[in-house]
Amino acid sequence: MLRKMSDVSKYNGKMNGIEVKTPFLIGVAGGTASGKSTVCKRIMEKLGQVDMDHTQRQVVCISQDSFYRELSPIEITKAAKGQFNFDHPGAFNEKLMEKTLREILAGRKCEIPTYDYRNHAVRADDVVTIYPADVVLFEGILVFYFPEIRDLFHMKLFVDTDSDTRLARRVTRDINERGRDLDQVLNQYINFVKPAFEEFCSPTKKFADVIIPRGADNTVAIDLIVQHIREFLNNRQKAEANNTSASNNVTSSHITLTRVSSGDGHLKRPH
Ligand SMILES: Nc1ncnc2c1ncn2[C@@H]1O[C@H](COP(=O)(O)OP(=O)(O)O)[C@@H](O)[C@H]1O
Ligand SMILES: Nc1ccn([C@@H]2O[C@H](COP(=O)(O)O)[C@@H](O)[C@H]2O)c(=O)n1
Repeated sequence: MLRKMSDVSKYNGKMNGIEVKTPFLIGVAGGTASGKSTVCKRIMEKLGQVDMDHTQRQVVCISQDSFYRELSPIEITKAAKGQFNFDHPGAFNEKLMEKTLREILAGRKCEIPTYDYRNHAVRADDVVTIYPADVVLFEGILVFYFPEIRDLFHMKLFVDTDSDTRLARRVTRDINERGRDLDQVLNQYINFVKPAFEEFCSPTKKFADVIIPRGADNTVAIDLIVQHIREFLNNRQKAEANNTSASNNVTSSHITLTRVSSGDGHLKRPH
């Protein structure tokens, strides 16, 4: 559901007497190599959120791939031969994914695992800290598949890129970045990736608020989404300024309350 941007009060609340702001949670789904990460990167760039200390960021991006579940020894052997289905919903740790998103929505700092594609392994010892932010992008092939998770999003985007283009990009990426060979990539694609896309991912397009044809090439769609996010951030900033002047109290124990524009359209936190 796309919520009205002017009603930022929906995203604020109190927990243990502390003012907590719910982030605007955006789900970004789409087939493999459709450009989900690239679209998120463009959104972050346009909002001036890339070269920024992670504790100061207003917008953060999380990948569903961090929530692949640990494999049994037999499954690891299968995965090494390209015979494990990483595109099936059962490949993910759904409970951890939901728990993490709920923590994020509650305005809490949380830690997420990193994922090692070369060894098909969750790196529980190498976690990334996600600090409270105003906007959180959560991208992955099946982010709209699980109803409990799908219902958490305030806005849902589906990156819709032609399947030939996706396969071509996937071959190059998996060979160059994920330690695969051509036969393995093509076998995995034909046996698992393509059928699972048709069965589990593509049907979730109907849940999207915005479909982005051609992914990151679609600058018009990306600009509209960025404009929508800016409106949310500006309304929140205004609401905070009103509260601040009413209570004459500018302190917060978790995130800075007031933000200013840097003048170039990018938002930054005040010192
Ligand atoms: N619009 C584009 N033009 C050319 N290459 C692209 C474009 N979008 C993505 N790519 C490349 O395709 C590959 C997959 O893109 P990525 O954004 O990681 O997709 P996803 O997150 O959906 O798997 C990456 O190597 C990326 O650099
Ligand atoms: N060990 C793994 C884990 C995942 N995959 C593939 O990654 C794809 C999802 O990531 P995208 O960035 O492409 O959205 C998915 O299609 C899995 O097949 C893998 O190959 N190995």
